[in-house]
Amino acid sequence: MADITESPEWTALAEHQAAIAGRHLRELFAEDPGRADRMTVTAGDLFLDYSKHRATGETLALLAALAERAGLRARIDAMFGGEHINVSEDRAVLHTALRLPPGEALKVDGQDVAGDVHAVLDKMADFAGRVRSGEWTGFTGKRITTVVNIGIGGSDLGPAMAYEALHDFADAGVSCRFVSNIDPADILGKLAGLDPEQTLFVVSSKTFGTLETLTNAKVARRWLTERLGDDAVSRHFVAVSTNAERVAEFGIDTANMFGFWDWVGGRYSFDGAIGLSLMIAIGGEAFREMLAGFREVDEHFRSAPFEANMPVLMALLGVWYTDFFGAQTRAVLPYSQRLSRFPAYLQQLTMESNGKSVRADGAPVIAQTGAIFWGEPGTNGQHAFYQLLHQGTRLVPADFIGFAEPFEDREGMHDLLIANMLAQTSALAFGKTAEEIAADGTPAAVVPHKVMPGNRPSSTLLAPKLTPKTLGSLVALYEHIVFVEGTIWGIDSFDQWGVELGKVMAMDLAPALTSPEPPSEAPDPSTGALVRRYRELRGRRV
Ligand SMILES: O=P(O)(O)OC[C@H]1O[C@H](O)[C@H](O)[C@@H](O)[C@@H]1O
Repeated sequence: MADITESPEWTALAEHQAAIAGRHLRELFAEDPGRADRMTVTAGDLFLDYSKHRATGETLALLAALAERAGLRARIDAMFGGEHINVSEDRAVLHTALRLPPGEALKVDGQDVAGDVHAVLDKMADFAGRVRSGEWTGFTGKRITTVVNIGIGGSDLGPAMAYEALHDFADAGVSCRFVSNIDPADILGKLAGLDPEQTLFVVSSKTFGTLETLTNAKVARRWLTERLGDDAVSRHFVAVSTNAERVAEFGIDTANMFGFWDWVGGRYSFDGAIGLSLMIAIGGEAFREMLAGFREVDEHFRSAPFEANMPVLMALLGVWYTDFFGAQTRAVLPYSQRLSRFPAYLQQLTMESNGKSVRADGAPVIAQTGAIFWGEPGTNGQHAFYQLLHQGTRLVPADFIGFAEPFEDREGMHDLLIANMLAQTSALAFGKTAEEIAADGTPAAVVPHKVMPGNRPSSTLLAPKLTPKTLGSLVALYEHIVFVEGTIWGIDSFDQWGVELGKVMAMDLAPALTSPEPPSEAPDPSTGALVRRYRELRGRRV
């Protein structure tokens, strides 16, 4: 298979970049003020302004041609149709089936995917309803007031992010906590102050073989049984997994297990059973509204022409900066405190998916792949790292995300929040010239320090309000951005082999830290020396 970088479309983009790189957004807007209205797109409740990008109509046409060259249209159909596009694991990639509308059929590999999805959703809604109403009680008959989700990676970041985003919608007196790290400080901190009689643990793990999750679940089980006895486990532990055998081995009744399938990647899973803790907090109805939000963007993604397709446009602009401008990172800047975990969630979604250096066919990639995603909610970031965004030497394309309506407001704070967001996008794009700064009366020696170069690109996403539905749309948007970028680069965005070696090595290394005998072997001299230092610090023989 020829590499995408060898295509005429790639060459055309490289030539176009050389022609446009020296042009300032000030010029692009001066020549074409209409771009502010034209370079926008709507998908469901999401509105995107992409006019502040270093791109013209020609850029977008060339990028769309690149998408055609990469076979994007056929790849979209292949994903939605359940083809095994996760080639290294020989699996379908069907997270979009988790939000199929009721009544729509989908059979894949002889399996009634749609039926299975709705059966699990119904079981979740039934269970969530019973916990919320108080019908499902703890062992001593008291109602559940706290759900502790124990999981890591995709079994944590999605529900944790979404709970943080939507906890204003938690209307049944049940709150959630999330435990993930193998650091004992995590679970001990989260258990502190909890009443075991009113606590429900949701052990979430696709494989049910993950060290962190199983260890934390054991600690939680001991915490519970020491207080309420062994018989309490079945009322206080439920599981979310694809692996019933291991769930049973752990001692959780599989009647209280909520399933999913190997065709849902961990980082694409919180709109299914992995979202159980969220569903208990916000209720089945709100959860289904979230699914409707996902679905709206799915439908838009499937049907809109590339030039009016929000995920496609955002992905292509990502490729534009990564591969043609050498940008290494992408900032995600939600002007919403409730989205404080969104950048962390996106880090797994984007970087575990597209942080690859071989193509799906095993050949090395030639293009640069996945950008480093990072961010903090505005306005906090403004008082920390925006200095570099405005005046640093690096190009950092940014996604700004804001909502028109707050859940609650005080003293006009929300308008100030959004004024800050809009001011930042404008300052980044248009900057302030030396002449303008001098005209303000700035001493000549200080002028260069105050120059704001501008020409720093950003997208602005605006939605009416952060609701279950808009959150679903936002997540689906980024899921599809990842997919489109992975398609252009020709990589498998759905495996994550790079995380395996470290896990195996940690287990090999653990005995060297703990054994009563001095350790004999280490994987390398540096690590061996660190093992000895650690043992010394712990008072163990070296
Ligand atoms: O859900 P689990 O099977 O416990 O997996 C949890 C996480 O661990 C793995 O190491 C992967 O890198 C993640 O993609 C996954 O989400």
